[in-house]
Amino acid sequence: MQQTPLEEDPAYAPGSFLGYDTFSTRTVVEALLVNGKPVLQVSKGSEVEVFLNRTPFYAESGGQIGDNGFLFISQAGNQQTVVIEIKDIKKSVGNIFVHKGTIKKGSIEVGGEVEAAVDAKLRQRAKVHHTVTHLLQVVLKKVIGQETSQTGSLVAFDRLRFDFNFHRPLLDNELMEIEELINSWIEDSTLLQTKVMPLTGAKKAGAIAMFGEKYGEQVRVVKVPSVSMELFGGTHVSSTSEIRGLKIISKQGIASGIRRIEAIADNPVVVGIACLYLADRAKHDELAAKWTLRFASLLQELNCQGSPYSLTVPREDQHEIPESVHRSGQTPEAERQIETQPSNAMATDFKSIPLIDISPLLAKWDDPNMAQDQGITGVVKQLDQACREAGFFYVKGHGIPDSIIKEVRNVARKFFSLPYEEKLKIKISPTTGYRGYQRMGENITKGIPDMHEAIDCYREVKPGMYGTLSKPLEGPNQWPINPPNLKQLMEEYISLCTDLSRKIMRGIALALGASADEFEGERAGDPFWVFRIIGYPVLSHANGKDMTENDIGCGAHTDYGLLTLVNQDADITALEVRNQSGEWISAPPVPGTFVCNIGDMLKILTNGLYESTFHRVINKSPTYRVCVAYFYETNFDAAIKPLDICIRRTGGTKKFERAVYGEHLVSKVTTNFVKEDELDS
Ligand SMILES: N=C(N)NCCCC[C@H](N)C(=O)O
Ligand SMILES: O=C(O)CCC(=O)C(=O)O
Ligand SMILES: [Fe+2]
Repeated sequence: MQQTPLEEDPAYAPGSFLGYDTFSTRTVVEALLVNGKPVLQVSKGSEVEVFLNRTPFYAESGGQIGDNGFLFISQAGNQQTVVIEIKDIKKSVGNIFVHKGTIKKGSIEVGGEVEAAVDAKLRQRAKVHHTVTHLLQVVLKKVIGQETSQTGSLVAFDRLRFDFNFHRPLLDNELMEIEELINSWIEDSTLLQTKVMPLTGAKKAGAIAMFGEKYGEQVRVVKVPSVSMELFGGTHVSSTSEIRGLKIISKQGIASGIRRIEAIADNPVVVGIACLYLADRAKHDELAAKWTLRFASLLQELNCQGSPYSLTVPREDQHEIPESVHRSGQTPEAERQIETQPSNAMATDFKSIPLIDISPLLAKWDDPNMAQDQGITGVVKQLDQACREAGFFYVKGHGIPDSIIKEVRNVARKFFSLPYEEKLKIKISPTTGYRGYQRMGENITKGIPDMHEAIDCYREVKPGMYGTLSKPLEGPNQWPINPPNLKQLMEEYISLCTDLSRKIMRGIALALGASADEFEGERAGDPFWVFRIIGYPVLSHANGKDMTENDIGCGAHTDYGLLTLVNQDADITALEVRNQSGEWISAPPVPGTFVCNIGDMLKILTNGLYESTFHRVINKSPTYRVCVAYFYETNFDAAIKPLDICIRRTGGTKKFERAVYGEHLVSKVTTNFVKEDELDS
């Protein structure tokens, strides 16, 4: 086994570092220094060193730069009355974290409570560069020989530096091989396994101490399965896909026998250059195609983000708190606001959507001892992580035959290709219980017409079934006569989806720490469902450049119920999911999978532990796209409120008021369409 440096884990240093799982926290100012002298209060304009009783900030160590971020105090309405910009975190004597910053607004005092919030975007880049230094250590040994090893490193937001001993400069083909190997691991989206273990155990397993620092009793080790058995500490990405790509930007000798390389990761522009370079020098066509494709998808990513990717940290004069700074511990007033308007505060800045093989769950979904089953526990862990971090995941091993999934899309495509008059025979309206065909632009999201056509279906609602509440949705589904097998196929498909969703929800119940049937009975024992067959036209602005809001297939929205199963067209990337810093992350089709996402009811039930993530659809491809979305919901008349177990898991405070699912659905459905008179024109 190869040996790798083991860094000290700040989680076990005094000063309570919370930053592995938490990016923001309320905390208390324990001491303040100005020009090295203790003071009780500091106001606007001063440079200050702040000591806190606990902190989410990572302090410079093991070569990784300290976090940037803010300390602040908010008032009602989320107005900041005090803002301190933190640019440097050091560890002082006794491992105490010193937060160095400038007071941009207001004043702070010793004993006062502040919110400490890390700039998650910058932390992400540091994390990525940190993981890359460890991958470099492994790769260098592979490419130039076991005798080389790391002599130092610097992990910054914009780049990394890696020093190692070797007797001669690296050759071009060696540099390329290094980039090739690391970029391939990134492509593989390998999940890193993090484990806390005793220092002695870690050393036995092959980790060695390096930077001459002291270690706690317990250390945190990370392993990249199948890539290496390396063990390492510090903050790291959870999947190699977060690195997105690597480009070495310089090499030099810095002392006799010591060489240095510098590299950049996680920046689409730089990664694009790396891909072109690799494609150009690829040994065979297949490899060249792989890197060319990767380059194409990066270009697409840059186009849709619309924001220039900056390599620099925030400007000197910037003192607004950027969106990428986490602010979880809101004032009670701000918290109340979250209840009324959907928050977009995802737990993380995920860069890709995890894929989960749920076959172990399906094999034993009603086994009374399922919670103890190893296979199921593995799935449940992945579900929990995916729901907390992204609110989106792919499932494979779901048991629905691929032939049915494909046929459903083919039949949908056939329907949309019929003449407009034919489709209008099952026209949607308030008098059809909002069931049936809607033309392009008839569905609206946040006031803007969506560029899709669709057939909407709902579980049957008999007259008076839920009193006046369900009245707007009463009526039979409107199935087209053409294609003739559509109705039967879709009804069969809906029943498979209902069955599958119920089983996934049992896994999610376990993930929450509840019993597997938490979502049965009054909550979702008699689940309502919504079903949409959707078609997205080809954009008029085919170059995707002069896009207007009229080119959005479906505007940013959250789904309404518990769990959505999306069966999307092959080969077209159009669905995008919004992460915590507001970036749109593509959810490309993965053959044989469903894309699953969390709806508003599950967000309420979990007290926000799982987010109903915003997503949108933009079909920039030159072909018509179909999508068949199945929505698994609670009972129609279920009153939904946060589960006690979830309130405990989210800090003890209830964040959402009770909501009745049927009311939520009806309020959405009745406002989702352009008005009747505009419609007929
Ligand atoms: N049943 C569900 N989730 N349908 C999703 C439709 C999303 C768009 C809709 N106009 C909206 O604004 O919600
Ligand atoms: O077309 C897609 O991929 C997703 C559609 C969607 O989000 C919805 O209908 O709620
Ligand atoms: Fe959706």
